Amino acid sequence: MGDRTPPLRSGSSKREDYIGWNDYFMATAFLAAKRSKDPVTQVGACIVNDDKRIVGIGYNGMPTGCNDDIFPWKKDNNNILENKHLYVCHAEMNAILNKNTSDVKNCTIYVALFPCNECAKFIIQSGIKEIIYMSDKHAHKVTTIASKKMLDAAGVRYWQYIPKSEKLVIDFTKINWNDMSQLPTSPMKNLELSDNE
Ligand SMILES: O=c1ccn([C@H]2C[C@H](O)[C@@H](COP(=O)(O)O)O2)c(=O)[nH]1
Ligand SMILES: [Zn+2]
Repeated sequence: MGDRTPPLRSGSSKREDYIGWNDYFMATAFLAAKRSKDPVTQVGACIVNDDKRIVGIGYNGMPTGCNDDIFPWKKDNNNILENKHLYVCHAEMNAILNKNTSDVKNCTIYVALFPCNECAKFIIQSGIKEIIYMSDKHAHKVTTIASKKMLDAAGVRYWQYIPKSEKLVIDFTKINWNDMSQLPTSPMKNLELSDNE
């Protein structure tokens, strides 16, 4: 009997083009990256547990109390102390420190960029067991080679995420569209509330 039950899909009017979990969590990491003040590289990270719950989000930025209008964002200043790399907290580290659970053991971290060696140490020590990354553009650098060496030794899995489509657009006006016509129901003037209102 049970085998003959038609699949729910045939009778339901469920949306079919919703995003999958991997797109959802990777997009969350990319959205977090948009908070970064780094003018060159914006990185976001999103930590997810076995129940598909987000338990930590982070992006690269200056440490708390270190004014990001004063601390340097340059990377090629002759004065080493005036380069960002000495100061910036990496996205992965921030995501781990921002966790909203007691620990992130056995979790998966979604990251825009393959984690550097310093982040690999944080990932390993925090008990994260899987890394899903988008870009490995620094694969040739010693920081990435060292990172992979440690992750391999510690048994942390990592794999590159290839999204089905290159872009995922967020349109704030869509909530005002009619289901049928897909046209805006009201002019933009209704949406002119500013962020701090
Ligand atoms: O694992 C990583 C590696 C780097 N970041 C951050 C740190 C910096 O803000 C930028 C890298 O700057 P470049 O100008 O590309 O050298 O990315 C990170 O968050 N996580
Ligand atoms: Zn790092």
